[in-house]
Amino acid sequence: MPHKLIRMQRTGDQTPARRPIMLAIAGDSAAGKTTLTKGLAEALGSDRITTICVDDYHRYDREERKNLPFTALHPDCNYIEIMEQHLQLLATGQPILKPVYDHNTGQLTRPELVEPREFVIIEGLLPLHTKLMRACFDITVYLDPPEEIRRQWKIRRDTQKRGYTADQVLAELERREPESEAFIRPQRAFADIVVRFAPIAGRNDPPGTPLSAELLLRPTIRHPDLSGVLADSDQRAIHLRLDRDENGRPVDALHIHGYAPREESQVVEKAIWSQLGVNAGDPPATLGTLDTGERSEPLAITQLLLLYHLLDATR
Ligand SMILES: Nc1ncnc2c1ncn2[C@@H]1O[C@H](COP(=O)(O)OP(=O)(O)OP(=O)(O)O)[C@@H](O)[C@H]1O
Ligand SMILES: O=C(CO)[C@H](O)[C@H](O)COP(=O)(O)O
Repeated sequence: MPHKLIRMQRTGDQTPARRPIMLAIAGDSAAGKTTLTKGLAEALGSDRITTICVDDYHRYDREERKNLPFTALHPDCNYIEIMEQHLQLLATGQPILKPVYDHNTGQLTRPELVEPREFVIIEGLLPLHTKLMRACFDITVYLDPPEEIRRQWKIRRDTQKRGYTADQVLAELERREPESEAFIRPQRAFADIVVRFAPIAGRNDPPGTPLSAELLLRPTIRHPDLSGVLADSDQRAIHLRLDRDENGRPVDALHIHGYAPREESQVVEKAIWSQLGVNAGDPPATLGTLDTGERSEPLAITQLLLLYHLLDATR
């Protein structure tokens, strides 16, 4: 039962170094994992946080993958056992020699030494794939945008930054679909928080309205008491609703509205930031930043809630 062993090791006295707080951010390609991670890393500062993208554990480079009967989403296309070993080492405060995959060239390059800092974020396609991996995390997140939105994000990102044509991206998405269903989406069930950036159904907001966010706050971890924040806001920016999870169980769903006036969302951001007790003043301006240069208040509020969890886990 290796997953039990890692739990024992993390809670026992033998842990050689102070263990970091481990956050997993899982989801399909272009689901927004890097975007979410970047804001957290900037808010905490590079001296406090280590971030790793598990695309680095691809077993084959881009050229080799062209001739394989499976895609980068398949566990057989990734060094899953090495990922498990490395997660255990990081979770117990030890350094790793991490492989490196270069998205610019599609090649595997020289490995790099990574030391876990106070917080470690592991983001990627399969960080919650096995029981042993899941046992390494304090907080687990799954990004679950509607497929149509993820498709738009992937086409834009892969054509602008990874050298693909739109037709190549569409063909690859189709090829990946069965593996997405088999290996990526099942991880949703293991997340403490499921995040969905999407327009609010039935509202017909004008084009350009920032996406809203819905966060399922599962009772698998202790969530912040938002009663003060909710009471202070007039509920246009944010509200909590009792919903049903995929297994039919009741679950809290936090709705963060992209259509709310920016000033109202920022009242909520300030209230959550002041609850964190890290710093006087305003929340870091980098929260909510998209790579298009636009700002998303629902993204900023989501990042603040994850910051709450990271800091709370240290207490
Ligand atoms: N919350 C959001 N609101 C609007 N656009 C977003 C959001 N999150 C991500 N995007 C857009 O989607 C694109 C893909 O996001 P990102 O690179 O963060 O995905 P990813 O999950 O890290 O992808 P991959 O696993 O393929 O590296 C980005 O170019 C970004 O502009
Ligand atoms: O799903 C992905 C996660 O980023 C990538 O497509 C995968 O990592 C392979 O990279 P590339 O498409 O650059 O060859």
